[in-house]
Amino acid sequence: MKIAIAGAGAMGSRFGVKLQAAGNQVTLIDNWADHVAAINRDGLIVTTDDGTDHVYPMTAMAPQDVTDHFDLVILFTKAMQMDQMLQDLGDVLSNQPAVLTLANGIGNVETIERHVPKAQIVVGTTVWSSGMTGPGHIKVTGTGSISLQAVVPDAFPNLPAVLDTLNGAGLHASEAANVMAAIWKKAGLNSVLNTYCTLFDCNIGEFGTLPNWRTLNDAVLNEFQAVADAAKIQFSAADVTDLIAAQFSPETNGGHYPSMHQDMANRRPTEIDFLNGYVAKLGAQLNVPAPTNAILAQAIHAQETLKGI
Ligand SMILES: NC(=O)C1=CN([C@@H]2O[C@H](COP(=O)(O)OP(=O)(O)OC[C@H]3O[C@@H](n4cnc5c(N)ncnc54)[C@H](OP(=O)(O)O)[C@@H]3O)[C@@H](O)[C@H]2O)C=CC1
Ligand SMILES: CC(C)(CO)C(=O)C(=O)O
Repeated sequence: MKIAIAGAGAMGSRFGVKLQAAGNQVTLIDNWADHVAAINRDGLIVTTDDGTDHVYPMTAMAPQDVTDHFDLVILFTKAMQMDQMLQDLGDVLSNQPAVLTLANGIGNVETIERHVPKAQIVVGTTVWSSGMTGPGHIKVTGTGSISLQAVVPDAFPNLPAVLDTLNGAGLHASEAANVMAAIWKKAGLNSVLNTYCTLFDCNIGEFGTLPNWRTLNDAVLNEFQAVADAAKIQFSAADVTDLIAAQFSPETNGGHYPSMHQDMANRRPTEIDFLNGYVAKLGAQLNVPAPTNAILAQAIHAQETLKGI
């Protein structure tokens, strides 16, 4: 398949390498000029769990330089960069490619729908992980999986081909029964792990060693449950808690510093308003108080302010 990865940061680069290694024609698209230049000059450098560096020759471009068309565009920007990336892609979207996003946060479908007909959109979630260590260089740990669904399943006959392509690259993808439930499940996980690991400056394994991690977890997820119930979105705080506990081991994501922690360390805006902040806001609209999520969103914004972000 001919694939563009639009937003080739930590995750886009990890996915790009795996998809290219499986025989797909992959173009990495990113606005970070130093990153694009480093990849084209030196290849993409991937440091694996054992500390070994692997170099992958890849093609990278700024969005405005792309003239090609693709079968599949994978959007892997941060939630708040997605609208700009879709504008920048312009003509790249004109041949009606499938557009897939696995970005974290609630509300991404609404953003994509402003630029792409619903019938072309596939959304989902992933617990694969990755981190940027510098331009053209990522560090990857553990393994992961993907859960996805077409926004209008009847209008998107190519889902099996997309799943085959992802699975051919070893990305462990499966179709979600209810993608909104999958997005809320992942947002619940991120609103616990990403937010607390950022505030406590720890990785996921370290969070899991805290004697009170369940208390901290439940304070966030019980509010998610109440807001989801009021919004008629399928959600199980118990299932999300199980998924969170499954991330603690080194084989999954124990050694990983969540993407929000990476953003804070790199002095870049976080996705907090698409996670705890989104649920606090929706709760306020629905008259379902979510004070823990509201204060956690405030705490992350306070940390951003102190860091000059
Ligand atoms: N990292 C992870 O482990 C996981 C991330 N996700 C989600 O995937 C999506 C993409 O995340 P992720 O790959 O982590 O995002 P990154 O922050 O690594 O990359 C996103 C974009 O940020 C810019 N950028 C990143 N680092 C720098 C830097 N140091 N200097 C300048 N620009 C930089 C680049 O674009 P530009 O220059 O245009 O700003 C890049 O395309 C998010 O929604 C995230 O929550 C989901 C699962 C795991
Ligand atoms: C890998 C994982 C699941 C950790 O919370 C993630 O989504 C992130 O880092 O943003």
